Amino acid sequence: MERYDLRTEPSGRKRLAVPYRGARLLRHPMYTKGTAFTQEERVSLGLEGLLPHSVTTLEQQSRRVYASIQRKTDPLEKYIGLAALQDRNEYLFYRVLIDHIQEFLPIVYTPTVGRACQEFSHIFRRARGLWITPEHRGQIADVLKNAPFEDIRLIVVTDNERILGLGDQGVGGMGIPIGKLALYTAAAGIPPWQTLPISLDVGTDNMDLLDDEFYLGWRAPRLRGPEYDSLVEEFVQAVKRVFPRALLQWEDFKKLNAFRLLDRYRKTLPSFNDDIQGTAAVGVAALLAGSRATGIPLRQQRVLFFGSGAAGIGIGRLVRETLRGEGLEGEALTTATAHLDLQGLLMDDDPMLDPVQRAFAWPAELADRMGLVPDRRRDLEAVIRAYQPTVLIGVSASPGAFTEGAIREMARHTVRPLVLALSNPTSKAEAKPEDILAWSEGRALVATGSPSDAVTFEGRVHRIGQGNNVFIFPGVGLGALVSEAREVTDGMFAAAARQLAREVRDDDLEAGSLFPSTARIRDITAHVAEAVVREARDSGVANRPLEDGLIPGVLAEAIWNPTSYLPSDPAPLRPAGTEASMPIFV
Ligand SMILES: NC(=O)c1ccc[n+]([C@@H]2O[C@H](COP(=O)([O-])OP(=O)(O)OC[C@H]3O[C@@H](n4cnc5c(N)ncnc54)[C@H](O)[C@@H]3O)[C@@H](O)[C@H]2O)c1
Ligand SMILES: O=C(O)C[C@H](O)C(=O)O
Ligand SMILES: [Mn+2]
Repeated sequence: MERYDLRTEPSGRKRLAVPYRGARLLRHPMYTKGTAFTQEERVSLGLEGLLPHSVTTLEQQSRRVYASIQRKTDPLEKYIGLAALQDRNEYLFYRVLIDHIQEFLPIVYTPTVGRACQEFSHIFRRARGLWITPEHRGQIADVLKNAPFEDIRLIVVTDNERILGLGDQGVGGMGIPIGKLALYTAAAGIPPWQTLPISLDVGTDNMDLLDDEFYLGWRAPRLRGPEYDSLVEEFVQAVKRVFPRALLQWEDFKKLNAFRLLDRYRKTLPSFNDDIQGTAAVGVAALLAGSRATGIPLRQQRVLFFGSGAAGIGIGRLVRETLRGEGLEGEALTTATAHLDLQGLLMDDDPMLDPVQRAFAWPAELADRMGLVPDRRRDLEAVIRAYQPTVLIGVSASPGAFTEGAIREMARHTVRPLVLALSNPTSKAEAKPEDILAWSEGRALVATGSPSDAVTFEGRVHRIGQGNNVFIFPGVGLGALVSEAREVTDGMFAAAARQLAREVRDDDLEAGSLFPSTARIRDITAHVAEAVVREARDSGVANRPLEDGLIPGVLAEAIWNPTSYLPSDPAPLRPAGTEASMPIFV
């Protein structure tokens, strides 16, 4: 009780952690307890008469809300119900989300969040986070200062151009940073008042949105070129100035901007691109766990990528680094991965190659020698027949791309093919798990980016793992924050990948799943964070290097857990927990 009300400032002054009273307090999503305010609190905080008489516990509130969400049948209605709860009472929202993480993951995250982004301007109720438009040029720092909390440690920012596999969603893309940050809190225990979702609303080229009378965004074609770059530059500098301790996550930028901004800013401030680097760790974890299931050593795996964008090239880079670490080099390293995009197999005589794709293009002579002559290199089935991959990774947002012929060809030359249809949301997946299992006679180890139900094939139940960066970014972010990392390195993602692979148990693999259950996300995230803290220390980027023995305790202290309305003990990640604009000193 006392801790909820009073906090001691570093100066020694007492500061009221609840900066409001009465109706204002009751309505404030971060400070309200709703019907859980005790009779004493109701008296002392000016709440008398504002609530029905009975006092409930957080646990009772959680059960009541869960039942009301359960009553809704449409997933989008559940999303709206949970978003409204988040806007009403954040403690309760996180309690419900954590208590039912596996059930609500497909609601606050892929696939339903995709629909919420598409419908954003139609289902809009209350604004969350910050929107920055080109009209804010010159004053972005002031806009950042309007954030509802002062000590922001974690920002997820998007420019909305590649929202999942759904393309340019304009202002609606904000659903993604909001969803990612909800998972940061639910999985990694980052206190919600330290997080900030941001939309760089630079317009949209989605004509349907521009023509929609309800569209809420900056109604203009996308800003591009030097004007875009200078706006992003001002944004990054403003973040550094206003939130000097913040970690920045770039999310759902389109391919070339994704790589450019990552490279340009990764040493300017602690930052990473989730679609490139987070996804990479997911892919490598699948390979490591898959090797255990198939018995094929890592260095003998051949990985075929369908789609060579942010995710495909991101995974390719970390796979290549991992294989280099296994001693592969030269042509063996080149041919360990093969990359397809719209033009077919990436080859070095192709003038159309993106700069980032070039590193993975095979010499044309090699492709010829491998039987991938130009007219066959665009046909997935023919490529599989010639290349004989052990792993097929779909990151193309091209539904149906994994055809029956392609999967049968996979299963013809390898006993247990790994087939990862990672594109989100479900409607964009390269194939359906039940088809992959049927076409591979039940032998494939299947993963999908969005959650999939288990598949029964010839009497055997196959669990489908969710190959999603949700297993990575919360732990990387928490680890980077706790170790006060100056930079988020590729080594930290490699460490996260190895840890995630360790979290895949033998019984997961026996059930056909390349990933652990999302029900374990909180534990897994803590372990991933531990590995990241160690790696940050060992690679010399940690401002707060921690000895092994100390790490679990420091992490446990940092993790916010809404088990009751009492804020957890002061921890390295904790701010004052109060709003800058409204301090009340007593
Ligand atoms: N599961 C995860 O954790 C995860 C993480 C990141 C991205 N993704 C998903 O992966 C998909 C791609 O994301 P991205 O960031 O790489 O996008 P991107 O736009 O950067 O890359 C997609 C690439 O696929 C290529 N492509 C499209 N259709 C193709 C086809 N028919 N044949 C061959 N290539 C084709 C495009 O040309 C492009 O290069 C999205 O659906 C996204 O939701 C999943
Ligand atoms: O958002 C997700 O579910 C994963 C990934 O970041 C994506 O863009 O698809
Ligand atoms: Mn993403």
